[in-house]
Amino acid sequence: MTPAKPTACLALADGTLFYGQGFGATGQTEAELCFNTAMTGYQEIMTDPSYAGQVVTFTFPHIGNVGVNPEDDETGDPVASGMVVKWMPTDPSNWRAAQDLSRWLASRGRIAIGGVDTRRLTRAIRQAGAPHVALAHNPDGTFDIEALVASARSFAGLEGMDLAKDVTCAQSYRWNEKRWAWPDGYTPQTDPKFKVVAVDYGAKRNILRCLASAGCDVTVLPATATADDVMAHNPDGVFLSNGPGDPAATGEYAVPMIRNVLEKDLPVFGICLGHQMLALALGAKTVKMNHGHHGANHPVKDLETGKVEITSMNHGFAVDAQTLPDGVVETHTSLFDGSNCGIRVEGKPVYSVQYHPEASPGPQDSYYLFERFAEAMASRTG
Ligand SMILES: NC(=O)CC[C@H](N)C(=O)O
Repeated sequence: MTPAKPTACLALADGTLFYGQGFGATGQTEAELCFNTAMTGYQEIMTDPSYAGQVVTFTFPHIGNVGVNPEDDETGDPVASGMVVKWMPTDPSNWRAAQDLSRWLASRGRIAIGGVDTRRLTRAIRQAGAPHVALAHNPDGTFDIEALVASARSFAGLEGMDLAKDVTCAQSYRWNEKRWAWPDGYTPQTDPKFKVVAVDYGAKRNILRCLASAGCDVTVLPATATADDVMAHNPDGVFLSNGPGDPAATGEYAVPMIRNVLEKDLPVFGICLGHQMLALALGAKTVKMNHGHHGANHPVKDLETGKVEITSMNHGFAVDAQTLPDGVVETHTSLFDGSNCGIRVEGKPVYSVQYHPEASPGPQDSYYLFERFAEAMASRTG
């Protein structure tokens, strides 16, 4: 059989090329490339705001076969820049499917390429680190390769990039969705007990659902909120969300706010970018990882109980545990590479994790962290 003529090309900044079949939108995009090992949840991954500025290659070969639906978006807007898959998506086969993946991507201006040797690509990412890439989809199959490689090289990179301001909410709002956080087990909130301000650096909806399910009445504030903006809501606790880009860049405006909030002695809980910025506010440093952690089966050890949680991960930066100041305890580490996965402030209800206890997609082992936040607020409010 003659292979189909390529209609898409992925160019790495080192000049390596991957040809395949384009789907989704046509055109060209530049980004950093990462790989995600999750076997389910491609829609949640593509709509996780933390993927801004990145093209995602999926190591699981069958992507797209359950289509997409209106409920599984982690935010209202398109976020990841594009996707790379092994097999072209087949027609969706699932009772929840409302649209097929290709049309959905096209309607959101997102480019995708199928038919790529994603194992070779993943090895290249592991060996040389997350590359800068240009991804082009052109149905007539003509590509100016030199220009494409030059575009990949011209991508500025995520280091030093504050992307939270691009994906945060424009205005504050109250989270009042009446929906179960999990398919089973946890009830939607009808009688919230705690007032929580969630600072939105690119928050996933399931985090807000989990907070609500743990008893919180959640008010979401834009990333640039000041400590005065936060305190004006008279919160029982403050939540710092996940988000894209370099934590050090976002920290330029977030760290002063967090330091002020820490002086109020309120319970503070952070996830992912929120974890990194809490660590920065406490005086630690963050580093860029070689290829980061992106998947739904990452083992994390709770150093205080010895228990292992299987977690969802999506980060390309990490807190350098060597830089944690006195009084800040490392609570969790990755069993893949020993990198920091959690901290807490000694004697205070202030803690954060690098991974995603809200899952979506992924295992629900770490939901207890939301309950811990609620308990900290309960013991304060009496
Ligand atoms: N999921 C996140 O919040 C990601 C945090 C940060 N942008 C990183 O890549 O490390």
